[in-house]
Amino acid sequence: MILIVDDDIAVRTSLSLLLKSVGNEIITADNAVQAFEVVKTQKPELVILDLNFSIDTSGKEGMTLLKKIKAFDAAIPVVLITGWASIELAVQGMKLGANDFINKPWDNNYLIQSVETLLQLTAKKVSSRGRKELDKKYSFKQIIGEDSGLLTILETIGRVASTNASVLITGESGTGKELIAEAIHENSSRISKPFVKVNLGGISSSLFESEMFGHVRGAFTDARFDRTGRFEMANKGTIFLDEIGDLEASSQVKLLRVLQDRTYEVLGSSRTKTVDTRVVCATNKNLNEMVASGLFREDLLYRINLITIHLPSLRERPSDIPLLVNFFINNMKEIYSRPDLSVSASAMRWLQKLPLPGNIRQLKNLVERTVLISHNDELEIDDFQSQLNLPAVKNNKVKLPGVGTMTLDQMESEMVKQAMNFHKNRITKAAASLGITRNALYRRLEKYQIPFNEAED
Ligand SMILES: Nc1ncnc2c1ncn2[C@@H]1O[C@H](COP(=O)(O)OP(=O)(O)OP(=O)(O)O)[C@@H](O)[C@H]1O
Repeated sequence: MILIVDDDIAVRTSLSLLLKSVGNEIITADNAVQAFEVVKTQKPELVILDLNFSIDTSGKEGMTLLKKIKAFDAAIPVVLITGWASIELAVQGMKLGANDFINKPWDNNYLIQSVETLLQLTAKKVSSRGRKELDKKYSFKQIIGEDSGLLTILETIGRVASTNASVLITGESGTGKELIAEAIHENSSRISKPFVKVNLGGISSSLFESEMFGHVRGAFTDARFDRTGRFEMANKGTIFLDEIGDLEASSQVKLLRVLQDRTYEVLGSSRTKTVDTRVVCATNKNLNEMVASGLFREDLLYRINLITIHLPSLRERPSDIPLLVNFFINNMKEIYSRPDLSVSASAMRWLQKLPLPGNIRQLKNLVERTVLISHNDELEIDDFQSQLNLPAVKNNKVKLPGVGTMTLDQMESEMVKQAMNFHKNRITKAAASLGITRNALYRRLEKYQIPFNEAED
């Protein structure tokens, strides 16, 4: 049962009709006292609360009711309805524990999706579904693992994939965030439409609009052709915004607007376009800390994190290491026609104890390199050890230019150029040799205006 709290009978009626039409039982209240009574006596599964529901439009009364509901039972999801332009009020409400907010006039589909997602998430959890059961229901083919933390995550994405809820995936580099984002798309009804990945860390604020929203010919000096933006490419499908924690402040505002209104303008054109895209974001940064230090907009965070999924590091799930290693080995058996490949039991135990800060990506690279280099069919500790990148040994003999002859920026720029030349412009390899991420390399290439071609990677 859903409780709708609003003093406006027109709002109560239309919300009731809408939510009844998709099979919900509804109860309504037109004041805070009555609403809290319903919460205590009837325990609704969800509350929709209009923050400006009293004559006092400061939202105070609504906020007090929200606090009371959350203090009574923090597990009851609350969706706030706020007047247009009262985003600050909504953010305040989210801090007090509200689960989502919707602006008036609301979009019916968005409202239904939000309510359904929250109901799905709070529905009684089927106690620890096994991997086999999950595989019968959903498609997680490429995702290997049976760790209980991972299974809970798979269960959550299975449940919410069919909704349009925004999902924020956090976790260290190489933990499988992109794979999870793809799985959300593959288990949704958008599967036959595009999955568009955008690396936000690689897009400078000056290019943000043209990259995301597209431009028409002549929009700026270099715009010789029309360009389709990523949001348009992802229309009806899913857009995966990777490295969202790297987005500069001015781009954060522009992204917030499109996520909020679902509309944008192509650069150089005055026509407003509407977008229907599921938004999935990922980052290895701590966005809450970034919000606290003013580096990430709080209102944007609340727009992207209706559901947050935190992927465990590989060291938190060592029991999955043998499964992953065998999965990688099996793939390689086929690719390299080496059907007898295997890993000795002692090597497997050794792999389980490796620190692996690069997580699954590092494990995968290590296994692949070892298979390529070793001629043994049964891989031993020594085979792996020789391929493990040992921490760089301190070399005191590095010849540095004399003090005052070069700035740090010049040195960095020279080193980046050298790495790009050496690796024939292959970004991944050049970044790895410099010990930085691809995005960090992209930023430096732009900063020092070093030409590169993404297609060559
Ligand atoms: N559970 C898994 N099963 C099998 N392969 C996995 C799993 N998780 C990750 N991988 C593989 O590990 C590699 C890294 O995964 P992915 O790119 O999804 O990580 P990420 O968290 O997005 O990394 P980054 O933050 O650096 O972008 C990929 O090759 C992916 O296929």
